[in-house]
Amino acid sequence: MKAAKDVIVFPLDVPAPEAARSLVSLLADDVGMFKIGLELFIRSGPELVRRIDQAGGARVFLDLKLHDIPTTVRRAMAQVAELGVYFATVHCGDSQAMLEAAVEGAGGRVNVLGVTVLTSISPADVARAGYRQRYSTDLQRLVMKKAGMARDAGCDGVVCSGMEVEGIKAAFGGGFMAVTPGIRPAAGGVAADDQSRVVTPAMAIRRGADYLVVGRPIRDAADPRAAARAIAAEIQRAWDEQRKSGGSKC
Ligand SMILES: O=c1ccn([C@@H]2O[C@H](COP(=O)(O)O)[C@@H](O)[C@H]2O)c(=O)[nH]1
Repeated sequence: MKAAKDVIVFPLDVPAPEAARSLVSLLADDVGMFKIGLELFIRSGPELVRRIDQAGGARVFLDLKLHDIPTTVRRAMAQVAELGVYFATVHCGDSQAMLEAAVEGAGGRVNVLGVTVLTSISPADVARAGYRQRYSTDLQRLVMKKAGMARDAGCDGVVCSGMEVEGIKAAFGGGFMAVTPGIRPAAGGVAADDQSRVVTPAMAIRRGADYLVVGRPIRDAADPRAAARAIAAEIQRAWDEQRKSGGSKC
């Protein structure tokens, strides 16, 4: 059976490989997956991805959010797949062909997630970017549209905020994974930082999220292990409530 810590994805959002490796040692027993993003990948490259993958039991998520013409994305995703990571990301963007190319490049060797609308983006941002008014007043619709593109292209799931998970699961089924950043625990006055569409760990679980990406609330806590354990306890309580009410998936 899945443990609550297994659904916590911790982003190694630090520039130096030494700092990344010490976070991996510190948190290996308390999270299920380590996410490597642009900052660390640009500094340390594929070699660090391989080392972290071999460091402990936790899986690796390579979050490069590819976005380019289809051929470039297909070839880049084929290289990502060589690294043996569990998840990789591509922006849903505006091109179905680009998403299909990402899936083709992955060739079933890595789970491809389409990034719908970044969790830092607010309805005002969408309006400013020139999207139709119906999307800026109802961001969920835009996320659903992008999630539909990802599903049609053959992606394994999407990255979205916890606010949109329920709709995605209802429309595309429980097997289509929803990975949710923008997680902020209610307790302890944790800042939203640059995140806009924020939910608590319990809310994300209740709405059906498969994985919760939690960075700064763990990394910047006085005791990161204790912070990760508190989040795992909150996830477990949400699962227990679901089980009691007969709605459990785990
Ligand atoms: O829509 C998205 C997609 C990816 N991210 C990434 O998740 C983490 C969130 O970190 P926090 O410190 O918990 O805010 C970060 O690595 C982002 O690049 C996202 O936030 N939103």
